[in-house]
Amino acid sequence: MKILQIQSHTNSQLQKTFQAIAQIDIPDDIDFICLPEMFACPYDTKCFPDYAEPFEGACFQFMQQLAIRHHAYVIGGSFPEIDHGHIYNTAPVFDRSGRLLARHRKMHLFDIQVQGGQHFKESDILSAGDAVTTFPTEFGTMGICICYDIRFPELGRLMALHGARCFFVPAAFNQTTGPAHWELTFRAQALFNQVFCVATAPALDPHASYHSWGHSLITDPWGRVVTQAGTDACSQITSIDINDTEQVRQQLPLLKHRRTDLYRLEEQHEKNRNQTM
Ligand SMILES: O=C(O)CCC(=O)C(=O)O
Repeated sequence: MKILQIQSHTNSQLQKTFQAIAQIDIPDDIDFICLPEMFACPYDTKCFPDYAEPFEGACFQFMQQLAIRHHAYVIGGSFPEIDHGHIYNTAPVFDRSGRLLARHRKMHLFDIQVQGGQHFKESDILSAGDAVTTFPTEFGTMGICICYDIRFPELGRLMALHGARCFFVPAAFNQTTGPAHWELTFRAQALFNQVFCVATAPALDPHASYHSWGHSLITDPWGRVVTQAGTDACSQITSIDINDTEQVRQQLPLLKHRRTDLYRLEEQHEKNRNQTM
């Protein structure tokens, strides 16, 4: 399974961001094209209302065309989605024919205040999604969540229990939390759930108000880093063998060894699950 991660810059003009991505030379045999969190909107709460668009707006259409043109799955690329007056941080997933497979709305809003470091309050502007998202592909079931969502072990475990073999995560850690937690968090989720994690981030723009950590990476079911970028704009291609998931699970059956007679993870409602659109 061949994955292309696009660690792009966000231009203040939507069309310029689209053009820069469209100019990337994408080989014919790519299976998944992954874009960063808020890939076409500066990561700044003040910008979210200005860039917000209905679900099937310009960002949706751009990603759908990318899927059709390259005959590849496209993992959004989140954008500010407006729906009934609420703004969500939303990522769509398309199959190789451009059909919508899933829509994930970020469930955990990023409200943090690190002393001497990063401050951010998404909840000033954004509403939270309420569903765990998995989707079917020819390589098996996959999961998707957005950035801060990956910090919650319960969500990772739920995606794994719903059959996900790989977690795709458009993300944008920063210069405070990135060096401390980026690699650790994705290695931990991969290790505990015995899955691949594919995290795709925006490139660092020193002139932006939010300084992305970049470092788009892939971790494997053994908890290793398979590939990791720096902070500059780049596109990174990685081949993984998705069957490693089962290999590792057979040798070290962590999911089977859970003591569900003693403890259990409960999902509140069936409706809180985006399995496929
Ligand atoms: O969890 C982090 O450190 C960064 C989270 C973030 O930037 C986000 O959720 O957008």
